[in-house]
Amino acid sequence: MAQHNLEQIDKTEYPHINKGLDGIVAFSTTKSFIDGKSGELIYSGYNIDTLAENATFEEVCFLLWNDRLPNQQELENLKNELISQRELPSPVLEYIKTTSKDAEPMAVLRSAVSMLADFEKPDTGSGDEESIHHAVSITAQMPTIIAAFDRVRNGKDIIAPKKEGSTAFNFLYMLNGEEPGEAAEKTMDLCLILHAEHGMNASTFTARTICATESDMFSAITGAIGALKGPLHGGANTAVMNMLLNLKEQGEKADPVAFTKEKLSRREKIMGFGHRVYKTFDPRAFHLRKMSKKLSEETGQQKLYEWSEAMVKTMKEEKDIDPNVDFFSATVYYSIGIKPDLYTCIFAMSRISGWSAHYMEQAANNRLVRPRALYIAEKNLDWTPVEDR
Ligand SMILES: CC(=O)SCCNC(=O)CCNC(=O)[C@H](O)C(C)(C)COP(=O)(O)OP(=O)(O)OC[C@H]1O[C@@H](n2cnc3c(N)ncnc32)[C@H](O)[C@@H]1OP(=O)(O)O
Ligand SMILES: O=C([O-])CC(=O)C(=O)O
Repeated sequence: MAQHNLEQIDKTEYPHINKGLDGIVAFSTTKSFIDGKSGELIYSGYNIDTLAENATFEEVCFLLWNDRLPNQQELENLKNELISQRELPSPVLEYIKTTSKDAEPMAVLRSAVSMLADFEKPDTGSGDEESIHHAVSITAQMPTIIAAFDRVRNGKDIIAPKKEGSTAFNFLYMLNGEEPGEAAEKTMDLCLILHAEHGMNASTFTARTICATESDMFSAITGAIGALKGPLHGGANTAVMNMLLNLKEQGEKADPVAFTKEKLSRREKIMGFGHRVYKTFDPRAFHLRKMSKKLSEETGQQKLYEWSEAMVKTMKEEKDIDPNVDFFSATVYYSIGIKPDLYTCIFAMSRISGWSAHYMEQAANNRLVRPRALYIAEKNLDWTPVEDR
């Protein structure tokens, strides 16, 4: 068996070995800063708490794409541009209508975003005018894809996007077929703000790596969606909700503390906890926790919130591990009636802003991303003819 334990390799001979690139800096960025010890998150100069309190998702998009806040006119222009790009090309709609109703929503989103490239002039990774146009159009079209697929798989008619309203408002309208109230729109908008950007996470790294080969933005975003889908990254929010719903099925017998301890004793991971960079409470989780508490009270789902808190306490006591962004977002989405397997799509619908911002930043200051792998097998073996093996 080959030796895969990189921790035991002689560091004097290979000084840069680091499994999972932990702590390695490969890019510089103006998009976000994370202090994993104190739990601080900044998007292009603004603390996440300031943005959560004051911004809209559209302002955050402008901020990430331009490294400054928009003035009134610029914000209106961006909102109008997003509204005007919401419709999907008819072959993409056709694909959504005809694909398997059992497909994973993230897989459909990934394929549909990839298809969008066929109807656009290719950008070349040079970060030109075409790139910002693509950033806007993909941001505008992702909510339409997600809502359309959810309606189709439930046997409902697709609702065309509105020619007004925010991204959050229009998404909930297309999903449910009725205009959301102010509170639901605000909740969705805040979730979009909180998920927009997070440094060199696995999906953004994927997007930058694809950009660095001078490939186009659609390829980079398609790859990023694939990376986000996994349960160790954005897919954790769906896994969290499934875990809480499993507990709910146990009725009176449900015991979140025993459940957590049992999983830990089997050395299994608890989804929605732990982070490569944060070694404390994820600052986004504070906002989501507050929303989760309020919404679960309003919707009579207090048990889900109480179980979540019991798990947070148990994880802290047993492992000293805190919740990440995916933990409380699950109950927030559940409380506003969204199906668990759409949660990661909503994450993507927000993170497109950060992915595209990083794409343009990489394109403007590019170098091919090409790390090394340590070869740990034998060399120059003698050839054995096939009949002798
Ligand atoms: C938006 C996002 O992507 S946020 C992250 C979403 N992902 C999840 O919630 C999935 C659950 N969490 C995890 O798997 C991890 O914490 C990750 C992938 C997020 C970070 O992983 P890494 O930085 O590689 O940490 P790693 O997996 O090595 O964990 C370090 C130690 O903490 C433990 N640990 C980390 N997270 C968890 C968890 N959620 N549950 C139980 N134990 C955990 C590991 O078992 C390991 O313990 P050990 O040293 O005794 O073996
Ligand atoms: O930064 C990470 O590794 C994961 C994360 O929290 C995110 O992408 O929002």
